[in-house]
Amino acid sequence: MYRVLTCLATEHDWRLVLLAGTICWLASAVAISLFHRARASRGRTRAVWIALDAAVGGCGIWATHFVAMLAYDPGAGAGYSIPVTLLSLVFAIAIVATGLCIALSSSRQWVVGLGGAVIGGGVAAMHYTGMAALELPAFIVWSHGLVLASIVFGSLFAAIALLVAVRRDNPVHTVAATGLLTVAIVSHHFTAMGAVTLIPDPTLGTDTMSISPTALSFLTAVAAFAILGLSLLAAMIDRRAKGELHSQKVLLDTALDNMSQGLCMFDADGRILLNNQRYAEMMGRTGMALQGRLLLDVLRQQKAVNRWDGDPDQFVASVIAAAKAGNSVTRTLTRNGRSIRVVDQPKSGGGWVATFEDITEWQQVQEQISHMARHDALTNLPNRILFREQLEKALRLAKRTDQLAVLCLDLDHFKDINDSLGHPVGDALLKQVARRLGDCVSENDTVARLGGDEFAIVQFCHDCDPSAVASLASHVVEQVSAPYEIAGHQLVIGVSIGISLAPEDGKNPDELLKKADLALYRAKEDGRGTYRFFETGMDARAQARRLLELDLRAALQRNEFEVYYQPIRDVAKDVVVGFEALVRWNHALRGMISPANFIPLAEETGLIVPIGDWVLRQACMDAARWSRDVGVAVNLSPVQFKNPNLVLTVKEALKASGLPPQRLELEITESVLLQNSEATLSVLHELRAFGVRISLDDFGTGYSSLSYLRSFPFDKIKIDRSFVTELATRDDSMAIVRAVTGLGKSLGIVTTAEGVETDEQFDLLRQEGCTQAQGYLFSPPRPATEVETMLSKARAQAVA
Ligand SMILES: Nc1nc2c(ncn2[C@@H]2O[C@H](COP(=O)(O)O[C@H]3[C@@H](O)[C@H](n4cnc5c(=O)[nH]c(N)nc54)O[C@@H]3COP(=O)(O)O)[C@@H](O)[C@H]2O)c(=O)[nH]1
Repeated sequence: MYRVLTCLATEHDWRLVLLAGTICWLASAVAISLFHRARASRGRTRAVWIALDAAVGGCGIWATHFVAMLAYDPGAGAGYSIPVTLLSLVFAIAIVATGLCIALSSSRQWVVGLGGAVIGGGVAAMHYTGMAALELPAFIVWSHGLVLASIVFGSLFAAIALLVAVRRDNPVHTVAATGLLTVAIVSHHFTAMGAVTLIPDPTLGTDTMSISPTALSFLTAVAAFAILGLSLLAAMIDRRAKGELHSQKVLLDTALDNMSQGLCMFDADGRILLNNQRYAEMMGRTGMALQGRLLLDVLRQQKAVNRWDGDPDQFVASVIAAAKAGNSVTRTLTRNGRSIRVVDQPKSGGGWVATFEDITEWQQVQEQISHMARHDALTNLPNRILFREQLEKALRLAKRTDQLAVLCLDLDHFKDINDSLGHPVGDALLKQVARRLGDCVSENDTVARLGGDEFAIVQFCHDCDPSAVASLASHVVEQVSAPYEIAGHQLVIGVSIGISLAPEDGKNPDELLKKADLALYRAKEDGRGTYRFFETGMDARAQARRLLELDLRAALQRNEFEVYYQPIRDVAKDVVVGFEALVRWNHALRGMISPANFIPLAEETGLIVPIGDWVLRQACMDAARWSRDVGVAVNLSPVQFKNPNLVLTVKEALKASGLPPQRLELEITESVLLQNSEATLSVLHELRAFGVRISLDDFGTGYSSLSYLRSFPFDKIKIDRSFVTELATRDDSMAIVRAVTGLGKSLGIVTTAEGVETDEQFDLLRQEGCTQAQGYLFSPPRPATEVETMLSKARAQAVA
């Protein structure tokens, strides 16, 4: 150290030392500033900044060295080898460039430090090459310790200079880094000069390729100008870059201020680097200084005025830790009644970017969608999905002593109301039913609409017996069946209920729903408007029903259907005027199956359409072979009226058989008129206009609305068997038969009494003026082959 200080004090001109130091400071300042620019840019722009930085740094080191050498007085006429002097400049620039590239290749500290150390190495390489260029009548003896110390000083300070520079691009760090780089160069130089001891040797001197100190002064001046020129160039490039940066900043500010999201950028310490107005608004931080402040201080300030209710230290520590660990964090918070989703995204180089999105409306829409997916839109009751979820939940929560009952409900003949009065009335009815069901259950129970006219209830019963379920079911039947007043219509609708119980009937929703469905089917079979609990045999019945359906589908192909005929007699003339065609199923294994057992199933499955068509064609073919004054009556199911080809089917059956339309009579029930009456009436009118006769079957059993008789000119009314059976025993049946026959007479419509089994019934019907009669008294339905026999028997009876 003493040697270095002595060298500096005694062997150097302090004015030139000062000049060298100034040049070194200037070059270092420019180099550090360019280093910052290079760090802030990428690709080609970075390469340009590195090249400029290396040129400035290299020239700076070189000029510092040679001005300092001018300040050094070796005591005899010295010179410098031109090639070696130039080589020292090339070394300086090349090694500085290498060091810069290393330092900028990564943000890791040890890499930056290594880059700085390489630059320090460049200073040494330049210095010792520069010293090698020195030509004196003396030779140099080096102090190896000081040589090593000079290299260590240069590399160490240069490494620290770059580490300080990368910490922050602000004036303080820039000045500190500049100072450190200056120290690196200067300390290296003077320590290295301290290592020199000149031993005079007159045999040594300058050669022709050497440059004098005067010329060197000129060269260093050129180098200094080069530094200034490069600095000027750098300043111009920087200015342009700043201009671009400014327009980019304006663009960025515009984008930030017009974003619907709030945005805030933090450094690794949680200091706010940048934020937009929306962020301040969303987080209630308008009117507060934000940029440059620590989030911790902002939160503490807010907490002090009760505008933040967490623990600021804990919160900020957790966010900083997450960013440090590279974890992206999403959380939702509530501010002024709004839901805000915050995403903290760590950024390279430390810190994080937080985005704030107001998701209040989105959440509401999500809730609405989720509500819609789980509720019925018409009644707002839970739908099948939610019902199942709640049933599953109830089953999970149920304890050993608890009982769950699943009630499946089906409105009786709802379809008729929907078809006859229209969907708006049907919808209003469903809403009222839903309301009544809601009133029937307790808050622990669930009512759901499973679809159409199907509802379900889950009754949760703690420590109770099936009688509680039965009383709920009968209460529901009673409440739902009470009259409704809808759009000026007085409506009455029944409800059938099937019940299954958990755990005895099943432990999962599928099993319980299936069994409640089977019980519902039984309730319908038993006349509707009632409830039934699931019983073990119901499963077998359902299975049998499925088999019957399969058989029914195959029966048409296997030609298992037959048409039987029952004679219809004219009461006054006592002759057979026609036959009613009644289908029979002659099953290969089960024998003759009554239509009462398969027609309802055929109607449910739609198979009645092909079966009914076949009966029609067969009856027309058979009747075409009978005497001309004998007609045939064919039953039409309401389901057949849904087939748009019905009129065509009837016409084709008549055409194919050659039967005149006047000899065909089609029997319909009132339920046909209930469904889409406009379309039905137009079909009936078309058929009647073609010559076919239309009769109203089972009169008196259904709605028996006299308006039906006005809406369509029926050719015949058939008085239901139930009235005829009790004709002799019940006054009211007699009164009904009398009223219907009277009605027929006054309207000019034929009346036919069905199910006549006794002479007494026949006599009473004759007395009342009933036009026709039909029943076992004359003959049960018989195969077509027996029609002739029935006709001749009837003629013989008439003659007798
Ligand atoms: N859509 C269609 N429906 C049809 C067809 N064939 C029959 N049916 C309907 O099936 C129900 C049962 O019919 P069925 O078992 O044939 O019973 C009929 C007669 O056998 C029975 N009847 C006739 N006279 C008497 C009697 O004196 N006593 C007594 N107990 N029963 C008697 O009545 C049934 C005829 O009823 P209706 O049709 O109302 O005139 C039945 O509803 C048939 O309509 C078909 O091809 N298509």
